Amino acid sequence: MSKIIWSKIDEAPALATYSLLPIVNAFTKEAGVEVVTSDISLAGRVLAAMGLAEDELSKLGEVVLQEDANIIKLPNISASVGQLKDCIAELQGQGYDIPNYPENPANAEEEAIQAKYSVCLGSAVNPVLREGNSDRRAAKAVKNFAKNNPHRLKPYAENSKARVAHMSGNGDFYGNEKSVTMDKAQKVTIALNGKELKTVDALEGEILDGTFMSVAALRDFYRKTIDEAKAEGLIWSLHLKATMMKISDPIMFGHGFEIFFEEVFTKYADLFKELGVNPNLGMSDLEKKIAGHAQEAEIKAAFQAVVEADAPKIAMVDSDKGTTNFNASNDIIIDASMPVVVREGGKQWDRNGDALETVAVIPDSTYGMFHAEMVADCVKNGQYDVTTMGTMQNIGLMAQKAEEYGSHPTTFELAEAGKVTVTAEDGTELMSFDCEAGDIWRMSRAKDIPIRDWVRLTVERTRIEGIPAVFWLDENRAHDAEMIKKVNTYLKDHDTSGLDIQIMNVTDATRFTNARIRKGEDTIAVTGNVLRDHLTDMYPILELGTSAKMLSIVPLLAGGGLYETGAGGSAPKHVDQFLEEGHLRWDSLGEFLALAESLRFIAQKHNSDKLAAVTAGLDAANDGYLGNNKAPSRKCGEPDNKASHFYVAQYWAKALAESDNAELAAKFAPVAQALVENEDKIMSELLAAEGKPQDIGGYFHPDDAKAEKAMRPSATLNAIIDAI
Ligand SMILES: NC(=O)C1=CN([C@@H]2O[C@H](COP(=O)(O)OP(=O)(O)OC[C@H]3O[C@@H](n4cnc5c(N)ncnc54)[C@H](OP(=O)(O)O)[C@@H]3O)[C@@H](O)[C@H]2O)C=CC1
Ligand SMILES: O=C(O)CCC(=O)C(=O)O
Ligand SMILES: [Mg+2]
Repeated sequence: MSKIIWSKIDEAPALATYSLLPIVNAFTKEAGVEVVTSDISLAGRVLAAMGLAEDELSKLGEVVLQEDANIIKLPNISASVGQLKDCIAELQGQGYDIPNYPENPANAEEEAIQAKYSVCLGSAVNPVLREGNSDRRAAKAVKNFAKNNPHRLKPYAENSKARVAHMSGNGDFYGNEKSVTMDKAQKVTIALNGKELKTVDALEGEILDGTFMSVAALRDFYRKTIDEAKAEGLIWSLHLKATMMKISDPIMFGHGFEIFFEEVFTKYADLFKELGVNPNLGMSDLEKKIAGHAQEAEIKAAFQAVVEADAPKIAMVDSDKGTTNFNASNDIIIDASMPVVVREGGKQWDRNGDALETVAVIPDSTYGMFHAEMVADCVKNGQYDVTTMGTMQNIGLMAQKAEEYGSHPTTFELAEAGKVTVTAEDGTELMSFDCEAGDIWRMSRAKDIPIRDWVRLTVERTRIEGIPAVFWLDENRAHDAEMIKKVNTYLKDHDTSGLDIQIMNVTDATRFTNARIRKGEDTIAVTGNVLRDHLTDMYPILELGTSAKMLSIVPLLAGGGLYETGAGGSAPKHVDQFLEEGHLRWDSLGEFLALAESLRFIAQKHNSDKLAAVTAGLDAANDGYLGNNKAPSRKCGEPDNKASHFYVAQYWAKALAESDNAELAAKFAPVAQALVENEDKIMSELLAAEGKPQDIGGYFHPDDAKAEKAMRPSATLNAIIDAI
């Protein structure tokens, strides 16, 4: 039996799994493939951190280094402190004897507890599993479906004032960056004023970048954008990635929050200190800290006064619930939020739920430049046309914690002013930086083997697709200048004859890609890790309506495969709706597509005709699913996620019944017949389960039996599937 590991995760895709996995296993076992789960949910990781469950994530971290790894990774929660605390409380309520999360540890014991829990915070899963580079694109059938069934993109107003504000390159990560390529493997020490901050083992050929965000420059930039937004009547919105950049970006968020409400933070500085207010955790945490205090009402009124008088309007992350852009750092996720700005005609929502033109504030110009050009392009040329637009495919450098996304252990909020040095063991000073107290200094790393593989994958994909590929590299950025040297060297290892492979800076690459997209032409964007993340939500959200419909393949360096289900997240809103009314609007298309790729990989590796036939059957089912538009409806009382799984099962069985493989045809003919004949009965059983609240025994840690019951309400369907 070959094995596919299917990650057990959180929220909507986890609920969908209860219905989908029994179907998947029933079909794949016929071709010798068993699909097993591995629990990397937030609750699972919390219990593992406290020694109450197996550490499945670490085990998977070993599996991805093996040649036969085959993992389907669904999106999981990248937890904020608030989500972590809620999860802990739920587990305690279920009887697990685990301690509270000590936010401000008061002694060594609490510090140890905090350290144990901290491995569950932020983006803790993806960096462990991503031992390969990223190949994200829309399957042709999915792209064509979107063109024929366009979602709505809002037009831009004439003379729209929407724009992106980023720092000018002075004082930000872009402007301060220095970069070296290691000529030999050796230890490298980062020190502040001669005191060691961290020592790491650098590899030969590895690119090391040092840089910092000047906090004085950042605060000035925030002040300037706030004034400008007010003067121009634009809504002020902040876009960062505090989940993934879990050390630097919450701090940058905190400065934004403090500057926006500068008078309030100044006036109550002493009290906030006493109460342990941490601006990096946002308004939701501040409200908890002041709750019950004698000055609570007065402080709330002071915040309100700023909103009503001196400040521009603030973007809301959820205007229905009244949560602003400052609610919690993890609520603002740039890869998800900027596509919404572009999609909505350059607008964000204010507290009344009105969409208004925004100045999207993205401090660091490294990535701000991409978003600035996206918005400027739409302001100049108008909204995209979903029915005709071309596609962006991405080849992203990601393996071995490449670049900024692996920089957490080497990011520091400097405790004092002075010189940060990066010195090799042989005594060579590689880089040095003059910084102020509070500046955010970081070192990022990109190892040589992943870079070679990224270039290889680019050539392979460009050859297959026959479309231009552009490396998004900026010779004026220190890191990219080192990278360009490597790319030019490693391209020579391949036959690139007849291929159109170019190198362009971020602004030019965005213009080039977008001009082609507007003409209906396709382009491969070859980017580093952060642009990978931003581009693979931006373009799919415009092209397909959601990035969850993308193929997201990670060919692992060791030879195995990791199939991520889209770039979308875990859709918490969908769970709320399911709990209230039994209707799950999550679309599992990403899972269907990932499964097909995962099966194809095994079929090719083991030369299995039978599995190839099962895979071809799933391809046909996926086409049928798209062609007949069986995606879940958003509304209760209409077919939802469960019904969509039923249709995929029916189409899959029908395809296998007609397969050239006689064994499969014989096995699945009666299944197909039963699924067709009982369609009305099954649909009515599924719909009868909607319209009522569901009890699944927990949000973060549901009761498997209850959740399975809620997600498999059709006795007729279950009997057919379970009998296969
Ligand atoms: N790879 C990973 O593991 C990732 C994890 N995350 C995590 O996910 C959580 C939620 O993030 P959030 O930013 O809200 O993003 P989500 O992608 O979960 O949701 C954004 C919206 O996109 C739509 N959507 C996304 N996926 C689907 C789907 N399969 N079917 C139908 N609609 C879909 C939904 O729109 P509508 O509500 O209109 O139906 C949804 O509300 C966070 O904890 C975040 O850290 C985020 C990104 C990636
Ligand atoms: O790991 C995370 O927190 C998010 C990952 C993500 O956004 C992506 O890979 O597109
Ligand atoms: Mg993303």
